Amino acid sequence: MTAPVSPDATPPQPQAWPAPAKLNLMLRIIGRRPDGYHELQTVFQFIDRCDWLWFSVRDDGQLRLQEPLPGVATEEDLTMRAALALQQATGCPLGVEIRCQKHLPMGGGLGGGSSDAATTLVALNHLWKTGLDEDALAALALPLGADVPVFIRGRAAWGEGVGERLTPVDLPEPWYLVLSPPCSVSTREVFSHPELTRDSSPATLADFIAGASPNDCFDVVRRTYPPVATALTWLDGWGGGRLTGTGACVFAVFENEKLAREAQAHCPTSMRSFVARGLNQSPLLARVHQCA
Ligand SMILES: C[C@](O)(CO)[C@H](O)COP(=O)(O)OP(=O)(O)OC[C@H]1O[C@@H](n2ccc(N)nc2=O)[C@H](O)[C@@H]1O
Ligand SMILES: Nc1ncnc2c1ncn2[C@@H]1O[C@H](COP(=O)(O)OP(=O)(O)OP(=O)(O)O)[C@@H](O)[C@H]1O
Repeated sequence: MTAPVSPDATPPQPQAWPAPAKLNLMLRIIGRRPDGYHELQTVFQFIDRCDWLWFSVRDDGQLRLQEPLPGVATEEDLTMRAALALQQATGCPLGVEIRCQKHLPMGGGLGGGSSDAATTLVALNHLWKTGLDEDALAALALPLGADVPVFIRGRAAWGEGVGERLTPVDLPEPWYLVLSPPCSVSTREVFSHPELTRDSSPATLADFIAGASPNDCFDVVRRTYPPVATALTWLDGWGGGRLTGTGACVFAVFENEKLAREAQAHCPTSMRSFVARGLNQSPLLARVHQCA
């Protein structure tokens, strides 16, 4: 299934590289590893809402970031960490100046930082001609964050392990109304919450397809973050809201764009929202194919 390109997936300039958001359409936590990371089962789908990145190769090997993000030290920015990881893994003598235009809320559960990192790895592997294949890029991606590999692979997926064991899936590509409550959720805090459900019984992709779409972070996040609770209560009037990842963003599913936009028109003005199309193939893959 291929969705038509919507305005949000259209590059602001031809040289721009997309870093799309993901939604976790379900999320079960089935255990905890000795290193503290949680064993998950999740379904990832991309949406056509993107950050946009520009890369300008430098001959002097330096890594630079234009316009650092508020509250994120340059060396901690996931684009910088991704560029350094690729440089160190390949011994590439080239550097880069990166510009990142953020559209995805930080701490929103949309995987924005992870997607920025993946786009940096994929784009620089092309621009620096470092020649890593997809598996090698995914291996470099995982230490940057559990969500980074799915953005490298670029296909909607059933995810297991910490989210790195990925099986591509072909899902319906509905429209989503995504609400972005005015708060940022720390993934680490949610995963360390004493009341988090950590012992769900393993499910199957068939369970999800049959309609089971729980998120084991839902109760803890709704209780801990009142703006998320407000957004979920509002979505109750529109068929019910779901949490992506550890939040803060919540979403509802619609058959078509018109219905999603109708619901959005009723959304309280205090709540930021956007309408997006589900995508089984990341716009990053299309961008890579353009270069081939
Ligand atoms: C919640 C999800 O977004 C679902 O897709 C991801 O599992 C989170 O992925 P992410 O933000 O890339 O996570 P990371 O940057 O690797 O980890 C942030 C923090 O979340 C916790 N963490 C993350 C993933 C995981 N499977 N178990 C965890 O316990 C760890 O305490 C870690 O310190
Ligand atoms: N390029 C970046 N964009 C966004 N956040 C970044 C970036 N680099 C580092 N970060 C840090 O990562 C944190 C998480 O950002 P992100 O937007 O990916 O959250 P998220 O959508 O909740 O992620 P996830 O769903 O993967 O948990 C931010 O609060 C910020 O401190």
